[in-house]
Amino acid sequence: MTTQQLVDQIHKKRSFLCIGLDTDLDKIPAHLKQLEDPIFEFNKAIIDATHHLCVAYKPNIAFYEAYGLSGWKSLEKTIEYLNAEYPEQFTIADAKRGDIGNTSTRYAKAFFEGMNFDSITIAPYMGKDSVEPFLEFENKHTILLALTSNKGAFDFQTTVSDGEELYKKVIRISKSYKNSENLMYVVGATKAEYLAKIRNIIPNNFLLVPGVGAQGGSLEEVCRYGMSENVGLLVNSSRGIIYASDQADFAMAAKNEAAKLQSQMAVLLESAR
Ligand SMILES: O=C(O)c1cc(=O)[nH]c(=O)n1[C@@H]1O[C@H](COP(=O)(O)O)[C@@H](O)[C@H]1O
Repeated sequence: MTTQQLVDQIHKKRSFLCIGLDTDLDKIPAHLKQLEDPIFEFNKAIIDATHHLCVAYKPNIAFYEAYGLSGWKSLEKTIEYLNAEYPEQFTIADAKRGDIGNTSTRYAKAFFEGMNFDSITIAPYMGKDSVEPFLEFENKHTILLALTSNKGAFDFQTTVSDGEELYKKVIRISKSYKNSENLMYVVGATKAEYLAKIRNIIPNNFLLVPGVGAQGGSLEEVCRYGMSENVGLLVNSSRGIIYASDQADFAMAAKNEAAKLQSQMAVLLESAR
């Protein structure tokens, strides 16, 4: 998917919501567990109930890897279902990969070609040659961890060397990578006050912003400091939406939570015009 197609979807749906599919067998309704593939059935029900309210889905790969081969199969079925039924959705493999060049190439093939995801999250720590293999793929997006939502973000990402905080250095230097127009960045909603500084370095790149809902980040603050001319934001909520209920009404409850965020987003988009 091109960035412009994503922007068009945001305006059409008046939403920049990304729903995180962090699907945990211990948290899904009991009645689904009798089915052959409970994880896929849960995801399918959530997607069918919420697709009109969001522009992106982000399966977190850890939740699938945790179940071995059957988890990978559930992931494959989920991405195939999204691509077949809702091809307008931007899909994010939240895999947080990155390795020496030839290994990164294999990761890129696995997620961009094998599973046909639109994007993948990548840790920047191993540098240019670990990121560039992902950037080679046309109309695929590499989402680099810049300033994450967790407490540990302060261990390294905000430390200063040569007068510059590390997360700023990651963003600034990554702009010089080959095909850097395919870069997006992760900035946690819990660090919204940093967004203005980040927008000084990258006025237009899309930001994936997790941390509203269960982690307590503020949607209003994210928009105040982070919204760009082309919106430039994908705000993710996982647990706050998909586990709104653990009963038979789980999909309806997820829809209601997604609808609350979408209606706030519609107002914020309108006031940004
Ligand atoms: O890359 C991510 O998506 C990510 C980066 C980050 O800084 N913080 C963060 O929470 N995430 C992911 O975003 C999701 C947040 O989930 P909830 O806290 O349940 O909304 C999880 O899948 C996290 O792994």
